[in-house]
Amino acid sequence: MIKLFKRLLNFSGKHRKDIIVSLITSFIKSNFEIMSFMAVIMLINWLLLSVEGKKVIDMTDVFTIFGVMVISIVGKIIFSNISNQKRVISSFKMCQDKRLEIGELMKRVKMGYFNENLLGEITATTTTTLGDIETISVTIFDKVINGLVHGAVISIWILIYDWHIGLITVAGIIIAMIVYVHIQKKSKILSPRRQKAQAGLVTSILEYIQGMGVVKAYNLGGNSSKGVKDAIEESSQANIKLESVFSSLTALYQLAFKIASSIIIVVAPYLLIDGEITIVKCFILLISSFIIYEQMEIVGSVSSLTRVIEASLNRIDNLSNTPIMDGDGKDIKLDNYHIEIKDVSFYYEDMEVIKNMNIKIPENTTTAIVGPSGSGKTTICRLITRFFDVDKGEVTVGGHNVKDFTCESLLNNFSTVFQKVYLFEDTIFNNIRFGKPDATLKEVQEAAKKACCHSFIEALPDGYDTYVGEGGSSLSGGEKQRISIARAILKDAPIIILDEATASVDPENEKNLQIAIRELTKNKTVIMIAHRLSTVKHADQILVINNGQVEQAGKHNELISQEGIYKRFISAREEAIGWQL
Ligand SMILES: Nc1ncnc2c1ncn2[C@@H]1O[C@H](COP(=O)(O)OP(=O)(O)OP(=O)(O)O)[C@@H](O)[C@H]1O
Repeated sequence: MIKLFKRLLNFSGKHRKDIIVSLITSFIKSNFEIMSFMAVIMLINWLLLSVEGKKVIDMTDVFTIFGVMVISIVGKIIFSNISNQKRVISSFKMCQDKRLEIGELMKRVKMGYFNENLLGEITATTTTTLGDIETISVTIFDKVINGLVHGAVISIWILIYDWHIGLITVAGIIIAMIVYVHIQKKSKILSPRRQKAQAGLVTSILEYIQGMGVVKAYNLGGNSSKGVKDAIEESSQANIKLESVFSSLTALYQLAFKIASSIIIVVAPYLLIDGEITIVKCFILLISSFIIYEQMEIVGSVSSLTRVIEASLNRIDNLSNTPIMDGDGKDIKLDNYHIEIKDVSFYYEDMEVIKNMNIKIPENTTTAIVGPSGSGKTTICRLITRFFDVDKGEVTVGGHNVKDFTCESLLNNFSTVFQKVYLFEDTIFNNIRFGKPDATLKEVQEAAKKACCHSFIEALPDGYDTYVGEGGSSLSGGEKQRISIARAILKDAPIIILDEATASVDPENEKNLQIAIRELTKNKTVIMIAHRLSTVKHADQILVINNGQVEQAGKHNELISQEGIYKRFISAREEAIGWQL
């Protein structure tokens, strides 16, 4: 428990102080609560003494009791308020910091990680798992620490007050503690299962929604939802198992206290009859028997949740400890933009996709990469931008190995326009400004004009403030593509990568796109996965990739005059199926 508390404090980072203040003020609040209990006992004591004729209750006594009650209530309200505020602020702030930290981390892990680890796992950890920490962690520790401290204090007090009853109280606590340890052990097994089931549920629902288009097109309603149904079933089973085990164990835990309280109710009058205790003591002990375990009973009812916190922290640690690519990276400023791929081999898992490849891309030139589908064209671009690390050889940009850069300082040199454009669920203005976060409206509009999208944006009801749906679903393919080019123009990076940027666009959009691309690539080092003869023809060098190797390299005129794959392709391109030209 102490170890777990330390972990939570470490997790809370700079909000640790607020958590400690919240717990201390909550403890003070409970002591104010006990004060009113003490005042009632004091009153009963005086009443009994007055019945026996040993004390006369006067106004001073009444005001004393009243004063104690008022202090108790005011103190409780003040400290409860401070504690709640500190708890809420620290819980939400620490989880907010963690989410941002994980977001930053994800930018620096290798892309392969997102293949190996399901998207749902990351989503569940940053939403539900961190949500658990946010809502229950500090409250649980508050209740457990308060309950245990009160249990110890009250046991000592009763032992001093009357050792017979003290022993019964302690025996009740010991039995309950044995059950408590058992609850903790069970929880250690069941909590991770529940969280795993939750992550599985998020994964299947995400997959189901993302694949909805295919489901509808092929009318696969029944089959496709099987995965979701299984995940819902597993999640519900995991929750039912957890709850059923804990409700019976918690009942057992509380039973120990109830039995101990009942024994006190029997033993106190017996001691009175035996002359061992006075009637005042007997009354006080009878009243105490109903409230001494109150705080400790709460400890039991929330104890299973401490393991939920532990399992949540483990999950978050797993995600936070994902190895980053650029731990030793430096902030490198380049004085040239030559790119070189030297003796590079690369595998996706066991499949060798790039085989001992050598490429030189001089700065301020245009390189077109062509080749059959699956030959490795996109992978070459991914290795240059270090989305993945090579398995053999090295990739250099401006004479520096890409592994020597921080991810940020490397990617500052690149603007990539993907075939599949992703726009964020935000305004068009912010989507373009993503390329340069401090850009003004004027700069954004200039970039949009160059990318041939200014006029269609202006025609939208809210112009640049128009919201686009997640992934840009409310715009056509060509419109999204031009917005992404405006974004790249605004970034103004020295190296441009165009990954089949105009592959899926109609002729009307094609013309505008070509103008936009011409603007984007002016005076830049350009690498394009090309699919149009018109663009390939003018490239400074064409690399023909086949089966992970450079089969031919040169200008269009050179390659067309050689016997080889390029010439064969050009002459037969009408029939060529699967070629990206
Ligand atoms: N993330 C990945 N994990 C595993 N295999 C992959 C991954 N990405 C690509 N591949 C495989 O690597 C090979 C090369 O893929 P790549 O995308 O580089 O080819 P490409 O020439 O760009 O193809 P296309 O023209 O169809 O886009 C293919 O066989 C592909 O199936």
